[in-house]
Amino acid sequence: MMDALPDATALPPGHPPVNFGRIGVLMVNLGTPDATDYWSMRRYLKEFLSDRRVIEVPRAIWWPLLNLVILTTRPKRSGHAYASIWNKERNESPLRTITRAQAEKLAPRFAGDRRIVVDWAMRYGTPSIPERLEALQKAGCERILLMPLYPQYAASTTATVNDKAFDALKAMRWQPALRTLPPYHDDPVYIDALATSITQSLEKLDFEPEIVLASFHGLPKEYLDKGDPYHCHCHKTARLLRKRLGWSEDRLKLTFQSRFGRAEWLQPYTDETVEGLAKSGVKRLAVVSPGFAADCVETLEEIAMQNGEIFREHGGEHFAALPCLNDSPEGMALLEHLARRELMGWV
Ligand SMILES: C=CC1=C(C)c2cc3[nH]c(cc4nc(cc5[nH]c(cc1n2)c(C)c5CCC(=O)O)C(CCC(=O)O)=C4C)c(C)c3C=C
Ligand SMILES: [Fe+2]
Ligand SMILES: [Fe+2]
Repeated sequence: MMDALPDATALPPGHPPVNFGRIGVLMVNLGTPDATDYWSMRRYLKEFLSDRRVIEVPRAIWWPLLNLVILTTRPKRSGHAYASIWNKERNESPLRTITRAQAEKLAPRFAGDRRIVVDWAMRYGTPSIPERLEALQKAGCERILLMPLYPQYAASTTATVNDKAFDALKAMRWQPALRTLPPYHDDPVYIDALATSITQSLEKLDFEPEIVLASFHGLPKEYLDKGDPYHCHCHKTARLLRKRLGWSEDRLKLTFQSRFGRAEWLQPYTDETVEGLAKSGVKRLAVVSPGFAADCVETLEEIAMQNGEIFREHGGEHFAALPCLNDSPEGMALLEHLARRELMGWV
């Protein structure tokens, strides 16, 4: 299924042969386990948490901690979280389903240019970046646009996708040319897409939230101190979004979710904010996740389920997790815009 790339160079009968190199567009998201059982989860988490771009703790300390402690307990806990949101029909995680759908919907937007082949991969798990780069090359792609689907740059996300791709190229005698998509946290098309999506989602609710949280994935605070721009990118996105929606800082609050381990992460924390708001008498709350190109365990389980529960437990009444851009018309228009912009000069 994954191996067969569409033959973009197939010409109508009778058409003279055309000799042109193809151009691959490879969309990449974070990754996902193949199943929710202990060993599948362990394999996925081991690959993820062994990445030095993700965990910067010295190996001598991290290695025993990961192998003796984290990988004995975390697979079971995370497996439960994934099981609660699993796409049973396709037997895969929602992130994989949505990423595939995004690629399938992006391809026809380039149908006018027979050179372009759209594909997708995951940084951790399958389909892997080296596998899809090789498939694109075999399909005749001499140029490849790599699209890490992270609006805000972090070394733990954007850079590790790029590293993985360049590592794969290192082993090739005849490399394709590679371009990478830069962060798009302040792109007006992205901000517009978010604003439209949020407005439409709020219209569908049967309540009007007093406050909307813009919850971004967290990062150890130390990474900010070392110079990672992620924190600034999140703040800029939130500021532009407020401006576009005409909302105040009190109406759209920025928070960071998905803490891992005991060290300090970027603040304010989403779960503590949700609890605090409920305790202070807020009854209607919505959460949007602008940093996620697709819904995943972090939005569907951690936000929609866990944080919804926290809110209600502490006195809140109405809670909604708004969908990510996913393969919505605005989401797809954004992906097309980003790809076209980066392909300039190649097409
Ligand atoms: C432990 C360190 C982690 C860092 C640093 C980190 C950064 C980071 N992650 C995302 C986006 C996603 N993370 C997802 C899942 C996930 N993240 C971590 C840990 C770190 N992330 C773990 C252990 C997991 C697995 C789930 C769990 O056990 O809690 C996902 C969802 C994947 C899915 O299949 O649904 C996304 C997306 C960003 C953007 C980021 C840095 C900014
Ligand atoms: Fe993460
Ligand atoms: Fe999480």
